[in-house]
Amino acid sequence: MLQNVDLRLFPDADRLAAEMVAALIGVLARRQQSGGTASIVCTGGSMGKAFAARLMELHDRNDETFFTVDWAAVHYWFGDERYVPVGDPERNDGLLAEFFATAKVPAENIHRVLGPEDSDDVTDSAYAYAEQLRAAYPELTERFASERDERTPIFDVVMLGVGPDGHVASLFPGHPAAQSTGVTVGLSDSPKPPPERVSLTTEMINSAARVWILATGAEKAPVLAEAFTSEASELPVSKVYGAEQTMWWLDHAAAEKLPRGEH
Ligand SMILES: O=C(O)[C@H](O)[C@@H](O)[C@H](O)[C@H](O)COP(=O)(O)O
Repeated sequence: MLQNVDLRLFPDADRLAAEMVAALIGVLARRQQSGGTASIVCTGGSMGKAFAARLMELHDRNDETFFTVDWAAVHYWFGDERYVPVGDPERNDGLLAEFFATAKVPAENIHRVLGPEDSDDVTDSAYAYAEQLRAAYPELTERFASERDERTPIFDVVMLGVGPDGHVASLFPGHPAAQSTGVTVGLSDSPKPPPERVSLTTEMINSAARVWILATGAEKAPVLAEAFTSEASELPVSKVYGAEQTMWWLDHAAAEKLPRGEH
């Protein structure tokens, strides 16, 4: 059984995205009000899309709470990226393109993974992303040698979608990348297309203050139940947690196989 996971359940993806963004706004606003630099890790997939859509909706309707965050001052990282050129519709960072332009986020706050046009290969791109992270967080160089409890969290929130096989970011069950240590990993044989990808490692994800797992749909229910109930689970989704909070945001369909009492 996964320990210390907070579970939030919603009737559908729209409701889930709305509540998740409301919670994110609270975290980021508090961080900025206390004089800190807010940083988040964004996901691809359907939840990345729902996240971007909700941000645009709040912006367009002039939502009061939305403007409690200085979105242009937030730093945006990506849990994984497909190794295709920037601007390709397959890219995860493209999901937020409209939002970045609307919120006037400066390019230096959008921490993109280099595409093939700017790197030799996927390994080179993964290395460059790790360098970008180390430049932003010099403590990363020492970090993985120290005790977890002594560490200051790196990201405020990491958002992660989940695949029906239990993958998060581009860490797939049984794939060596899922066991990778250090900051980032490059893959050239991802089971989910496109095959070339760059991902944060489990260890890097787990350096966040909060890890938020986002999943909707019945096809995710079996792996979520396995991750939630089995101590022996090797699924990547069961290996990620935040230093301060691990929150699973699910719709009822994704939660339908969790033990009774949880939903
Ligand atoms: O590059 C990607 O595709 C993702 O970052 C990936 O990890 C995604 O979040 C999951 O596969 C869930 O995707 P869905 O929500 O679309 O099922």
